[in-house]
Amino acid sequence: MSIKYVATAKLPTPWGVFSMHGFEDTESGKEHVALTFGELQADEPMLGRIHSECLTGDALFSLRCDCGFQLQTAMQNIAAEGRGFILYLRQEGRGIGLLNKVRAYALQDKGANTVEANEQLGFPADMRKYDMIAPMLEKIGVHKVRLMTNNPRKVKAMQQVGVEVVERVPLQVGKNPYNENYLKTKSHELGHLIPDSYFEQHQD
Ligand SMILES: Nc1nc2c(ncn2[C@@H]2O[C@H](COP(=O)(O)OP(=O)(O)OP(=O)(O)O)[C@@H](O)[C@H]2O)c(=O)[nH]1
Ligand SMILES: [Zn+2]
Repeated sequence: MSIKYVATAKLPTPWGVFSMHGFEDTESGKEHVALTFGELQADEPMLGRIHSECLTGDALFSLRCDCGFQLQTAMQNIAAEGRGFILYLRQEGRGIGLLNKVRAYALQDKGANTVEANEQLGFPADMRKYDMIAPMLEKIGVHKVRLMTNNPRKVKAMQQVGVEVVERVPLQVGKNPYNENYLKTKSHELGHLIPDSYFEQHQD
């Protein structure tokens, strides 16, 4: 893994002006970005999110998942706190890529759940890697993290690459009739920490 920092530019958003830092993985050619907001402190835990690319949810308003809602809420929370970061990692479809995710969605349209669909295509349920995180956080000056996620495996993966996660901040947003079964599968089969009571709550 070799991560090269490329450039930094402003990213104005509805919630405030973030800075966008571009990185290249020179081995895979993947292009990742880090967003930062406010003055980051290396010796204090920073509120942040490690977000895996989801073109359908993040950009195309898909209700099949919760990704877009989580991204928006994370950016709002960071702006409200006055500082924080997002690493936007280009590992679409839990690492299988966009077109394989479309294939997996086609299988889900026929009744498979999100794990079964990956397996029917010959992939593990989750192929993501997190070793680009440490050099990206080093560059933006983050050493301790309060991580917005429901995924305990993500917390463990971060610790394995040497990043200190001092707190997991739940990020339960975006439930709707199209993603309820998907969220239940994540909770029951992928270990996401989404309590059953969340599925009984009314969502605005
Ligand atoms: N293969 C596959 N990938 C999916 C599917 N739905 C969403 N994704 C991808 O899953 C990734 C998001 O992972 P999640 O497991 O939802 O969430 P997480 O990021 O691990 O955990 P949180 O931090 O709690 O959101 C993105 O890369 C999406 O493109 C699906 O049905 N099949
Ligand atoms: Zn998604």
